[in-house]
Amino acid sequence: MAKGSSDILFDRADRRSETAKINSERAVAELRYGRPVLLRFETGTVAVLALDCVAPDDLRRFRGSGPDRVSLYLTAYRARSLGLSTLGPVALAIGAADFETVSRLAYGTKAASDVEWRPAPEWSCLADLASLALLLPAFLCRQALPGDPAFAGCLSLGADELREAMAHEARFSEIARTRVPLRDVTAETRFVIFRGGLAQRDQLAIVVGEPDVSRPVPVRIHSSCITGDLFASLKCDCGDQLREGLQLIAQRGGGVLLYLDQEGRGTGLAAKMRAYGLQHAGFDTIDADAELGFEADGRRYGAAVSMLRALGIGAVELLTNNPAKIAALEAAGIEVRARTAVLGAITAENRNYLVTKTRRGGHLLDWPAIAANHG
Ligand SMILES: Nc1nc2c(ncn2[C@@H]2O[C@H](COP(=O)(O)OP(=O)(O)OP(=O)(O)O)[C@@H](O)[C@H]2O)c(=O)[nH]1
Ligand SMILES: [Zn+2]
Repeated sequence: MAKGSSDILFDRADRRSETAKINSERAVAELRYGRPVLLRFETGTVAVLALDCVAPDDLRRFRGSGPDRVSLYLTAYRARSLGLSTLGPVALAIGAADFETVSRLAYGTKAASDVEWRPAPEWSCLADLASLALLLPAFLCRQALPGDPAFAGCLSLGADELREAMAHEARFSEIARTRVPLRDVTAETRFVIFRGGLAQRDQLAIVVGEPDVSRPVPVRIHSSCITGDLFASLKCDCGDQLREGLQLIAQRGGGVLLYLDQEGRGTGLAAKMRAYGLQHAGFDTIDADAELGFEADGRRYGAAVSMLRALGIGAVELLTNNPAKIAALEAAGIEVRARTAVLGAITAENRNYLVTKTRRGGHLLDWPAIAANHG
């Protein structure tokens, strides 16, 4: 049969942003399997490995015959928690250090800050990749030459491609809608599932009653918290806020609760549990995250905006204590006409968490109202 353009069933050449997304997702998968990814910058190519996903043997292979070529790259947040004066990310030539030493330098609470850290380039794509992959943002890096045989089978991703993928990440469309009766909500509730974004995670909107979209719609944007929402953990106020949020929406005659797949303020369940470990050792919720390399709150709300738009909602009464959520919606053109506090409950175990959110996170917690609400 003659070869012609009609033979091509999947021509992606003209779908740049889709290709960028697919490549970015492939890079996430490679990193999670402990394999190197070749990151292309304007200044050259760097092979990177996510430390969170590698074993001692992977480090040995990555070093190859040139132990001096491998550096450990850490974020500015980790650098600051190490007490380094630099405000940017840092790197360290790891030489022949063993895997345990490298891990301790990356995450340890008593990691030596007297080793020779140097300022590193602002490769924000590394923090972005870690965030998409739900991995701790610590990377092993090694310069790679074009066609380097050591990395012949590795995926190559342009930093610009990842940037483009992130810019287009928040396009969600409805894929399923069905009634799910809830024990504590008398109004009819429908679960609407949206698909899109990077890493293709499905997101949930719970539509309560028949919201009137010609007026500001009561909306709660709730980040998932398996420990609090599902198991009633005493360490946070999430479960109470989830249930109160739904009830408030029902009392107002209808609205929407967006249940975002953003465990641990977007860092993922594994990182959140490691942060809890650090909290048991005395760190507060923000410092524990910084110790692992995370900023105070890196959540993105593009998915929420996209879902609200798809539901025909342009103005909301937002049920939250978190000003960042208000700012994110307004920046995206969704009007926040009013804010209503969601009180939750104070427990001996979550008091420090709530104090830190108020003092350091800028949350608008109404302490007397919470105390009055829950006795
Ligand atoms: N990293 C980290 N995440 C936590 C911790 N405690 C709770 N979380 C997460 O924090 C998020 C809380 O989300 P939300 O319920 O939306 O709360 P919020 O940002 O305080 O905003 P509002 O409740 O709307 O005022 C969830 O993703 C939890 O899993 C913690 O100590 N560390
Ligand atoms: Zn919680």
